[in-house]
Amino acid sequence: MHNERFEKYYKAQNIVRDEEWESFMQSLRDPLPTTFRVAGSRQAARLLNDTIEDTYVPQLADVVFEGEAVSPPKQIPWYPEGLAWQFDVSKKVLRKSPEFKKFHSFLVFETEVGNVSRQEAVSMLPPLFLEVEPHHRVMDMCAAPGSKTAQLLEALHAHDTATASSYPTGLLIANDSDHKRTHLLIHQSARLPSPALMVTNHDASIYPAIKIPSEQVIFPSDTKPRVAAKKQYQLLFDRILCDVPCSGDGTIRKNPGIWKHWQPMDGNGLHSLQVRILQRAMRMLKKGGRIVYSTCSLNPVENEAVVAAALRSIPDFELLDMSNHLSGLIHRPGITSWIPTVDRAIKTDFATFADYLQSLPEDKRAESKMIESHWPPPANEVDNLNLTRCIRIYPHLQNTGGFFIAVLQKARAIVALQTAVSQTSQKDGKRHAEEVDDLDTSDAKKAKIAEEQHVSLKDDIIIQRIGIDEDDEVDTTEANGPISAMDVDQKLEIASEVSPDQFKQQQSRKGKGKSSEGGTHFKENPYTFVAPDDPIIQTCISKLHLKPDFPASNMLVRNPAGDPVRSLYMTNDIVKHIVMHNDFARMRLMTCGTKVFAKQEGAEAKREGAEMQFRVLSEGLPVVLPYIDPQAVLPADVTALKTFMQAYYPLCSSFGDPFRSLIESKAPGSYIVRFEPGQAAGATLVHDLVLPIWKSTVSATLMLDKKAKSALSLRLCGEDITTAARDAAKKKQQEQRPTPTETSALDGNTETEG
Ligand SMILES: C[S@@+](CC[C@H](N)C(=O)[O-])C[C@H]1O[C@@H](n2cnc3c(N)ncnc32)[C@H](O)[C@@H]1O
Repeated sequence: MHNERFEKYYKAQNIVRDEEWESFMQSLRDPLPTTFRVAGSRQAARLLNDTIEDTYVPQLADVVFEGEAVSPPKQIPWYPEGLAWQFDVSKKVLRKSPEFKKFHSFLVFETEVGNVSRQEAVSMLPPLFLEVEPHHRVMDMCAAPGSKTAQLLEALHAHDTATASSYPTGLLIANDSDHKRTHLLIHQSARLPSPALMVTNHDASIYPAIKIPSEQVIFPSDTKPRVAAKKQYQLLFDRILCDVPCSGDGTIRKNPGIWKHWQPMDGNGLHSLQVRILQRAMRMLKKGGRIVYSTCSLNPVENEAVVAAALRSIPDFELLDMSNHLSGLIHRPGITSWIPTVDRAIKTDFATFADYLQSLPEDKRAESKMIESHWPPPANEVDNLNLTRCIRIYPHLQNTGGFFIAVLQKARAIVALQTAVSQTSQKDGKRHAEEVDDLDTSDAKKAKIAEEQHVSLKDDIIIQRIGIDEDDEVDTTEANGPISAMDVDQKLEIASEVSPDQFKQQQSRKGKGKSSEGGTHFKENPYTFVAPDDPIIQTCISKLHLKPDFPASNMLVRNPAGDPVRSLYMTNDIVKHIVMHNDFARMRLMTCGTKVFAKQEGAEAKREGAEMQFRVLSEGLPVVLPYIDPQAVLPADVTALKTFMQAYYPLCSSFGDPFRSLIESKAPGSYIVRFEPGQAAGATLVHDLVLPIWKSTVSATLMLDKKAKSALSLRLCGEDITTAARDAAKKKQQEQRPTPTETSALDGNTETEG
């Protein structure tokens, strides 16, 4: 764990004080403690966190292993509500100490089902600095594998309850340029199903502008038509995370291979892409919006140099001082001077880019891979940039990885409200969201705006009045080709509701395999919104007892024909509007919304003459639950839950009354059961649990996958009582039992018995 160039380079950058150097270097060689975060919506997360605090931590408090006391998990001091934990025990302890072994298997199962996220402590920071609220439009530019995306989704879903999801008016677009990694992203975010999520696959530095004509933007009268036409339909974001690709030397404790291969030119090489990604984010941000730029690199060329270059190139942004944002977080300020190396041998002799160029023969200057922004800005600009407001995290400060965060805010515009505009918007009788972008609003007003925004979207049009500077840069990164200026009536026409048939036509036109950027063919299925009066939707509504406010027009399917043949996805209004008004292949949309219903495929469903039936998926249930008539939810107790877990298909007659009579009285189909808190032999349920079941003629089954059942069993009973666990134990026993040949060999009898 030594690398001379690493030490020479970082000593030259003065990233830590001389007296801290040794402890900084030593901490880089120490293994990283295990850290995890209790994930999921706030209420559910708090309940699971209580189990850790009240059950596991006391059990782990006095563990002595091979004569030495082992410390129990501790809460990470700066993480809100104590939902993040750290523990420092060897693999041997985890395997051999019965108490830690049990805790470990609890963590493994809860991680599998998405209630726990094994995440480096510092990687949990950027979303906390972004402060996402449920009405925000959020973009995660480099999102895979998605640990921060999950945190952003949780923030959008801050109003979820333990059993039911909220229906946020906001949006999260999670993007990654690596097609394979977007699948990791989809898998990870499926753990918190959200109608507000979209996953895209683009190079973030050229992320296309997204059209959203359902939101008519009204500009001040003196805005140039060219500017208004371009800005008219572009979706702008309230919050953007740029967790950019980086050299990653802050993760050296977790990835000791970095010691061998580290070299500073990696950082130099990434700098330009990092600047371009940040600049693209700045152009997609609303006024008053916020960007978090982060890396897990210690290198100023990937950090302060990138922030400085971006701030110098685009006006109206400033770094926010967030140094006191998280109490308990120890960090150091950003640095204002550094000296890039111009070669692998750490040649840091050039104080400025000009000095460096001078040193090169004239015919070599144009070929230089070094650029001006690798160097610090000129002294007269440094103070204005406030680079010391950046946040540096070093491993020796709180036993973490190394990390860098900068929080940028776009200035708010002073908006002169146009009387004419307000009169028009009052006259037309619709409710309009006001100044969503630009006005500094109180929390109460923000909540009202969010509510109104929701209502307005339902009305299918929002009017925003935004202040725009004449010389505001025009975003020419169009997703769908240039938009020409048109009069308000035309715009309103575009914005108005498209009929279900038109949807289908539009979508199938879009679906006809256009080639996507970079020449690669984008092969995803098209997205088709199903008409709310489609017989399948109507059957779901009646059979699943959905209430009249169920957003039936927000259901989409993904197959070339656009028919509800297998799965139905639900989106919120803004996702629907984006899908409707953008070419999904050009937008490289990998997925959106959340799967809520699936066609029942069992043998019974295939019987001739059987009616087509859809069931609520367990992952979609929290989203659908608020729309299910409470009268249709079957009540049950913990004993019934245990019966469901102990067999795959328990007979209806194996349940105790009153659940037995209730379930026996039901026709085959999909039902939702609410298990009330309570106790039964060895099992304690501390809060309501709502789960989907499928009732067949004589049996009923819990529609949860094996791992989710096991995790639930561990939470409920402290042990895995599921059929899958019993089967696995039996199989293990059989594998351990000597085969007849082995028995014979052990007996000293080499002949196999006939
Ligand atoms: C540091 S990782 C992101 C980690 C992620 N935010 C998380 O918390 O799980 C950087 C990601 O950027 C992606 N990436 C690299 N170049 C990119 C580009 N030009 N545009 C978008 N994503 C890019 C990589 O595929 C990688 O997944």
